[in-house]
Amino acid sequence: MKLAHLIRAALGPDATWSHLPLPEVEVRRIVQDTRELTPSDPATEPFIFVARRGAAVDGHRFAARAVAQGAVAVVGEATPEEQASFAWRHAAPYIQVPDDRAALAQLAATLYGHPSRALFTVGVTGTDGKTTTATLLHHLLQGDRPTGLLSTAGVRLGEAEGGLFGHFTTPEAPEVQRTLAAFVARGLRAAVIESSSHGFAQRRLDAIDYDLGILTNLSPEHLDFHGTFENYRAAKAQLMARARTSILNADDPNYAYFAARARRIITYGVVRAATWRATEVRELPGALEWRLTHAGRSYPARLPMVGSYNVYNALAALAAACEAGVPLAGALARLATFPGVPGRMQVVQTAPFALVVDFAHTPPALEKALAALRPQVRGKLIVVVGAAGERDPGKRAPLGAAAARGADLAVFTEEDARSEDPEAILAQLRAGAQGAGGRLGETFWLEPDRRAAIRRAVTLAEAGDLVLLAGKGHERTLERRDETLPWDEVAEARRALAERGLGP
Ligand SMILES: CC(=O)N[C@H]1[C@@H](OP(=O)(O)OP(=O)(O)OC[C@H]2O[C@@H](n3ccc(=O)[nH]c3=O)[C@H](O)[C@@H]2O)O[C@H](CO)[C@@H](O)[C@@H]1O[C@H](C)C(=O)N[C@@H](C)C(=O)N[C@H](CCC(=O)O)C(=O)O
Ligand SMILES: Nc1ncnc2c1ncn2[C@@H]1O[C@H](COP(=O)(O)OP(=O)(O)OP(=O)(O)O)[C@@H](O)[C@H]1O
Repeated sequence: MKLAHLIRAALGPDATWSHLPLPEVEVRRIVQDTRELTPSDPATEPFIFVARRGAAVDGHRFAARAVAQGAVAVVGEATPEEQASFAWRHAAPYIQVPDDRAALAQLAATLYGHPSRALFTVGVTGTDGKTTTATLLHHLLQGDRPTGLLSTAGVRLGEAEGGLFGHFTTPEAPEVQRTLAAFVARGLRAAVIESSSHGFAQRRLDAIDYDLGILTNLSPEHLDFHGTFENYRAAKAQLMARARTSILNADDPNYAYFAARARRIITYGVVRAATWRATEVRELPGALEWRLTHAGRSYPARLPMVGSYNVYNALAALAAACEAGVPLAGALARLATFPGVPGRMQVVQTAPFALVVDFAHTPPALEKALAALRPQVRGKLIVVVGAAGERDPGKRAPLGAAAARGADLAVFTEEDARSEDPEAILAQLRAGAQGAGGRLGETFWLEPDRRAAIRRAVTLAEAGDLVLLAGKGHERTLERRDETLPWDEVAEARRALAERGLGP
């Protein structure tokens, strides 16, 4: 799209630009991070650089580099006085906007032709269960029409794998829009987008036209970023305000808040009356079964997953699939063939002791994961868990407490400490565990090296025990202060098992 046309169509009269005329050039890309530029960019992909004022740094610091690498225009909030100090101001036009994040999303959506409008688009938000619900829904829709998935556990283009966006749930707007455009280009007809509270608060999800919005549940999380629970809840409620129909968990304590903001409501639940309701839930080895009540009729339902909370995820996915036009009988049949979510309750070994990899990294999720596994354990339940650096320090002690309460033995370890001191994070986990009755050296241990922690847990395990490796799930890197290691939790588990002479 031509630069002048893109700027006018995306930013409208709110944007003003410097004295330089806009060059007659075809824009191919919107960039907000110079770290993604490669030397070949200027030749192949003329781009707009959006210089965002972030929490850590002002993106204008990188504008000169962007211009040197071929940015055909720079967009940002700088005033004309500030612009006068830009050394590169004669090399590229500067477009001033009132909100850099809003501009970023609008430019990306316009450049890629508003792909969400061409897709049946479903957003999934909530504290826990987003990835599971989104992946379940993708599986149900995919049985009916080719469907894309954008989730923490990866992108899927129909049945094909489309890679991971690092540790992000919702990447920045250009990546979101580019992914949706790839769905359209590939002939997909629906999109399931895991939509995080950061994504809403930082406007990464602006310019997405949601047909349906699903809320899984809500408990305090990411308060370091949002400041208060109210802000966190309000960020998620943007989905309800925007989606044509909202699919809400009637059993969630915050149901009324979200219902008040929704445009049209469909409910699901187990305890309270709901449009999609599960009763007679039975937890079997490796599966859940229940009676589904919907529109005055009752149906048997089966999901090959453990953890009774997954009934909620399945109800939300069923409700959304049927709202999208999938016949209920077909959706129920498909539910029974769900292959699972990578790194979510993934069973690596069953005997002589079991080993499971799961992504649970919040206190409620860890509590529920341990409670879900407990009925399957004849001996001891052993957990390996850590807490990330630069994220949510308030959840560390509760995580330690949840491990001490829910498991018999715990090994606390690193989990992406980033710039923080791993020992200091371990001290917070330890304090939480001790507060919940845990005893250092008897019921829990501190092992800063994750690989060693996994080995220790595997060494502790005896026949009939179950080892849960929590927190890393599907992730492919382990972030330390000075290095980012490639990581594969399942492979690490297999290696530790092999050292004990177990496994294939
Ligand atoms: C709090 C948060 O989400 N921060 C994200 C945000 O940071 P920021 O706005 O403060 O930006 P900044 O780092 O100050 O940089 C300012 C600008 O300069 C640019 N820059 C910066 C350095 C450089 O060399 N060149 C450059 O161009 C940046 O791209 C940015 O445009 O924009 C950055 C650039 O895209 C992100 O890397 C950063 O993600 C942080 C590191 C992050 O990990 N966020 C996580 C917590 C997150 O978003 N998580 C949610 C929820 C996950 C869940 O559901 O649990 C998610 O959706 O993934
Ligand atoms: N409905 C639910 N209620 C409570 N806990 C859940 C629910 N669904 C999943 N969990 C737990 O939370 C963990 C994470 O699940 P999932 O990845 O689906 O959530 P998420 O919201 O996508 O998390 P994230 O955004 O951090 O990826 C699971 O491994 C499980 O232990």
